[in-house]
Amino acid sequence: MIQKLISNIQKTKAPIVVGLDPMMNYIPQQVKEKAFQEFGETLEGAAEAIWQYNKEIVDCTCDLIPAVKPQIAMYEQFGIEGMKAFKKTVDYCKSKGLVVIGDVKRGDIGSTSAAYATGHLGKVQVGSKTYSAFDEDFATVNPYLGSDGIKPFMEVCKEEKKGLFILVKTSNPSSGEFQDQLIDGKPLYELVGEKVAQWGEECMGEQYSYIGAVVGATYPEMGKVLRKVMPKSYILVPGYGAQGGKGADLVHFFNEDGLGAIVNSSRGIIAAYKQEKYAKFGAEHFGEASRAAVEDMVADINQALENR
Ligand SMILES: O=C(O)c1cc(=O)[nH]c(=O)n1[C@@H]1O[C@H](COP(=O)(O)O)[C@@H](O)[C@H]1O
Repeated sequence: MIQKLISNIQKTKAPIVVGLDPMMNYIPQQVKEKAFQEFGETLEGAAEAIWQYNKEIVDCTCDLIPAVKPQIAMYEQFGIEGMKAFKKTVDYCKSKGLVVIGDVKRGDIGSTSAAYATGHLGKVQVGSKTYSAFDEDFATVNPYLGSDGIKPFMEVCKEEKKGLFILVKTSNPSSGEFQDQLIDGKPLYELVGEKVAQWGEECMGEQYSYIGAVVGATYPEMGKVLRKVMPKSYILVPGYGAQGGKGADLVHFFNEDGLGAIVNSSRGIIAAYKQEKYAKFGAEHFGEASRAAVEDMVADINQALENR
């Protein structure tokens, strides 16, 4: 899958991911009204609104982008119906040729991690049959439990040719509370980065490993250090746009080959129609506003890369 991600990035010339984080207050009124007319103001109605909203955004942007990142929390809050909308979104994006990064942030003791890995990336056995339950291409994983929480994910990735993005330095304001703590003079995020590089060596694709890392766009100096600590790992960089990250901050997340990083924006793309810059599209044409926001994001990042 890392090869498909790289080839999609090269084809689109767009090292970006559209984050499908469909919060209810981003979904235009007309989409919600239609869904509620059909299913009422129910969990089913909410799930239908999410699905229709995602579908329009994917239809309007899929030729410009290599990958999407549905954030499972936004679906899970609507229970089983929300999870059905998550799965429908995963399948639809894959049918459009997009790489799907399931933002599920899992990680537990070994046996539990194995079940998470099976559910999201692998195949589950039911009697004599096997099923791919959620079937994303990549998953985000939390390394706090250590190697035995990560290894089951790696095993499934090796079997299924899938991949991981392991949290190394997150974009949020309090990420330093634990992640920046010094251990023998080194910050914890750097030790985790070294571990990701080691795990990555075991899981090499052609140029890059299929074990990647998450490093927030909001910490560009740390990104520069971590790029060197994990030279063969792809870095998923969230925090562009709504959290303040800009193209110029991100150049050091990339390797000299122009590869090695993929920048996520969720609200900045899917709720673009609410920004003044894209207001001319109106809520009716929210998908076209998202398309314009994708074009601007790609231009911003590529320009920064050309000028470095
Ligand atoms: O793993 C992630 O994707 C992630 C890690 C991180 O450090 N920071 C971060 O914002 N994210 C996710 O990236 C998305 C960011 O959304 P926006 O701020 O709307 O672009 C959300 O789905 C977050 O859960």
